[in-house]
Amino acid sequence: MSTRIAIFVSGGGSNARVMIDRFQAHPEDGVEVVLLVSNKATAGALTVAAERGVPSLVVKRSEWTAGTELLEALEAYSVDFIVLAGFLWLIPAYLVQAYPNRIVNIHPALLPQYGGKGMYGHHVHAAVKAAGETESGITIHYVNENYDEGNIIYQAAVRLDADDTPEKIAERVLRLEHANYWRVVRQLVQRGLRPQQ
Ligand SMILES: Nc1nc2c(c(=O)[nH]1)N[C@@H](CN(C=O)c1ccc(C(=O)N[C@@H](CCC(=O)O)C(=O)O)cc1)CN2
Ligand SMILES: NCC(=O)N[C@@H]1O[C@H](COP(=O)([O-])[O-])[C@@H](O)[C@H]1O
Repeated sequence: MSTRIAIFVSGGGSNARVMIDRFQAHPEDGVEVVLLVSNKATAGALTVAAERGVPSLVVKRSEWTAGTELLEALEAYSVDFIVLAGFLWLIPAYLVQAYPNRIVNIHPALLPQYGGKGMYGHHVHAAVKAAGETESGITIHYVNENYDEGNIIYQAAVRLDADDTPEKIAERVLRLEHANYWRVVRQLVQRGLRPQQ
């Protein structure tokens, strides 16, 4: 019996692609991506999902606030666990409470630094560059009601070169994301989605 996950995206969906491809090719992992949710009808991740036979749902701001349609969809697909991958809206309290310790996010920096409102995508890497950091990395964490404040599950760092641009930093960090996010999700599932430590 696989654990059924929904991936929430807003952009190109490279993390969603890696995760869908992995779990479709390895049913022994016990993880099935059953739904993709996006807040943007133009998200490239929607094409990624369609090409792989994964149903998707685009949520409008009004529905997001109300929550009824989204909760009904998650129930209709019997979603057990939610994975945020480049999703750019705040997950509201109703959803955090409906999925206690069962929503995770990947942040493209070493939290608690470079997190919070406004810290997403290029903004993160530009801030890391401006600060003259010699390393950056990824943080995978549980999701609570606030941006980037949930308990940290896993972090990995990468050394930066002094002449790295924010785009080069993004490339280095994304490579770490692709190598680790699917593996950490599998580990959480196989440990029985142990509550937050
Ligand atoms: N309740 C939670 N919701 C979300 C979390 C979280 O930890 N708790 N993580 C984010 C992902 N994220 C960083 O990892 C993040 C995404 C977006 C923002 C942000 O400032 N967004 C803008 C809106 C951007 C847009 O609509 O294009 C904003 O809120 O003004 C910060 C951090 C996902 N949700
Ligand atoms: N703060 C949230 C945030 O910045 N998330 C970042 O958005 C990108 C999505 O890429 P993808 O759509 O190719 O997976 C990833 O780098 C992810 O860490």
